[in-house]
Amino acid sequence: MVKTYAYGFPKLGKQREFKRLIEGFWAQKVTEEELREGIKELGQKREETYRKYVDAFPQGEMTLYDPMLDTALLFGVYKANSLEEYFELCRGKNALEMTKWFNTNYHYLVPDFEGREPAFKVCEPVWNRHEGATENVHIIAPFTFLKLSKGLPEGSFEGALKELTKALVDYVNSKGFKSVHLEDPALVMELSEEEWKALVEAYSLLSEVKGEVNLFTYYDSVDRLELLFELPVNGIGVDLVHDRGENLEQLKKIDPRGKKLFAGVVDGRNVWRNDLFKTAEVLRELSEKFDVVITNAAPLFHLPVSLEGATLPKELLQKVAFAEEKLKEIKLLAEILEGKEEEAREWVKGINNKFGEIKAVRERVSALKEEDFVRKPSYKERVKKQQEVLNLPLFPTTTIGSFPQTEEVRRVRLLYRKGKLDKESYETFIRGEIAKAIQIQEELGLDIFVHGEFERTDMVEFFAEKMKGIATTGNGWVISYGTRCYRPPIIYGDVERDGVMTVPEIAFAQSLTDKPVKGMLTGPVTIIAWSFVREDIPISEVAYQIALALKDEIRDYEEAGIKIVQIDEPAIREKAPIKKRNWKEYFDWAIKSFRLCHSSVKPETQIHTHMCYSEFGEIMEYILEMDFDVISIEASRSKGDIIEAFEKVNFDRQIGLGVWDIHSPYVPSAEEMKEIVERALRVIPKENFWINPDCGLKTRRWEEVIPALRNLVKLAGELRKETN
Ligand code: MET
Ligand SMILES: [Zn+2]
Repeated sequence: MVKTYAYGFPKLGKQREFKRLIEGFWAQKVTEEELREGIKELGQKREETYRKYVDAFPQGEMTLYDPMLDTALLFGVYKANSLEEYFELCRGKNALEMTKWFNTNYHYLVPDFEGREPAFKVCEPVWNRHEGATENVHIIAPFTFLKLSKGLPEGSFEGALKELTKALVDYVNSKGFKSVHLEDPALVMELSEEEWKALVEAYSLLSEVKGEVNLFTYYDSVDRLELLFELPVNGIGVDLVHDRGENLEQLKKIDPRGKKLFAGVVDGRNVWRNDLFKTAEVLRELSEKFDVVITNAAPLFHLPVSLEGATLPKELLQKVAFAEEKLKEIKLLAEILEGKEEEAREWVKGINNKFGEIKAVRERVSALKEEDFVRKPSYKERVKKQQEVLNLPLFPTTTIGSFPQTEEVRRVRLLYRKGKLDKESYETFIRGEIAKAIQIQEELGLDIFVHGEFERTDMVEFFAEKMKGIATTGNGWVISYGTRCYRPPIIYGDVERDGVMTVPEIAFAQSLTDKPVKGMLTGPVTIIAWSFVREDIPISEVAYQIALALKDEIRDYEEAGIKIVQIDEPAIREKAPIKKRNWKEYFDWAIKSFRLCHSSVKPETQIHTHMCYSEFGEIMEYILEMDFDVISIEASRSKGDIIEAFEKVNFDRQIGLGVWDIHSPYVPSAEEMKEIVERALRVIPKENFWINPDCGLKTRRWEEVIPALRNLVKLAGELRKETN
């Protein structure tokens, strides 16, 4: 009988209980006892869900914030003597840095060794996620833990890996765990010979573990899969969905050496139902050689908890599966292999329906020619025309788009969305907010205005609601970090505008001022990165469809007299494949989709883009090809590096390097902002330099925004004087 296994089920809870408990504790509305009790219950509910569908699953997966932090605490990299101290590390003044977890939209806390020689010591953490666990105990594997940490002294990786593996072995043996579930997704990265060698050497120590060890990889293929089968472990988990066929190819040649193969065949990252009978074929073939356990490919926490209560059209409901339904698919696969096909046949009945097809959109994309992706005239020529129209001073000042989403804004928007406020009153309210924002910008003396994005809940969901072919889920919440949730929309069909999306608000804002107001759009790559995307057509086509919808919107902006358009692409780096050898293919469509948005604008229309939350140094060459006129970029973390990167590529466009880190309530002085500018001006000519915050201001309060922007405008004034 084929065995089944699953891991990474969302910790959030159907009613977002996780969020309520933790945030309640922060607000001192939930006591520590209630928190511990509540989390325990939530953990039990998860286990019950697993048990309904699969034979086995990890224990001790539950965290109060992030598993990387839990691992760091377990091995003594940090100390927390109370839950307050634990959460200090997550969100306090000296919190760990947060960064994207591989190419997903989940952010983890980055352990930092700060250049110190690491020493690991098993600690009894204040939050012990392994309490009561005995089997398949969930731990982030040493290789992934160290690979994703920072600040290890040069040359110490190999030693640290051995030390940490030793500590792990001691821990597992001292607790007497029957088996452990080691998560090692970093093994799918492009690793050097030395790294593979270090891995094999360090993990040879796993032979001392008394219980069973299973090692899980996911998100891509493992380049040297055969090496994993030589390790002293009992089972290897591989991703057979996101591996471009590379894992499967290797498995054909690999000697199983008595190991179990955890075959990840049910997608943990996307919502589409599994083509069960096709998958069963693959499993059958693998079973001839391997002792196969059916499992998910990638942890399931990238998906909403369950379809129960989802408000989706029924044709779409027939095609999708959220986390709980993915568990069911694992079970159905096992049934097929045992000859029980009935329920599985029912399950896949609708998966290929053509819901959402719009022929005209398909034709429009297939008619695209190379020149449709090229803007004319060249930057050099058009910049002159733009300057004639805009007549901007040196160091133009602007903001990134959103202004504070106050309690009131959120309350009124919610009333409207729940149908408790009529459209007209809602629109009047939004206009009122826009008018206030324009007034404030006027008083501050900024050069380029924004309307404030008060009508937008989320920069992707807002557009999803305005486009045909994209569904929003109502309650399909997914954690993006800590307790922060978002609802990824589902791109299921051909995408087209359903009338204008943003023009009325922008045009209204423009009608109130003589200063240019920026049209504000979310770019195709970001819409794709933060949604679940259809897989029945190439992703490049999906991107071009979205680009064409945005292109139509930009044409309407121009007709409404808007002179500057900003197309935000904050997710462009995160969406890049884990392996660099796959970058070219990705950036090809990513860049072309951006260019398609703006290729037919008038020369005098100035195109901006905005990016944030990533390391841009290594993608600088690609960024340049997007052919924008101005880029604003968040760089609070690595100002130095990014400036160097600009120098290397000979950056000839205008740039606004964020001078205010908007992730903190701290209001920087003009002098502090100036430091950043001065460093940057050594590399970027002053004619090309804009002054702006790091990112949008929606999470800030007006009490911080007004003084900070006043300082920002003051700084621009001083810089102008100095250059005169
Ligand atoms: C994550 S990037 C955000 C850009 C958006 N225009 C804003 O200002 O909020
Ligand atoms: Zn941003």
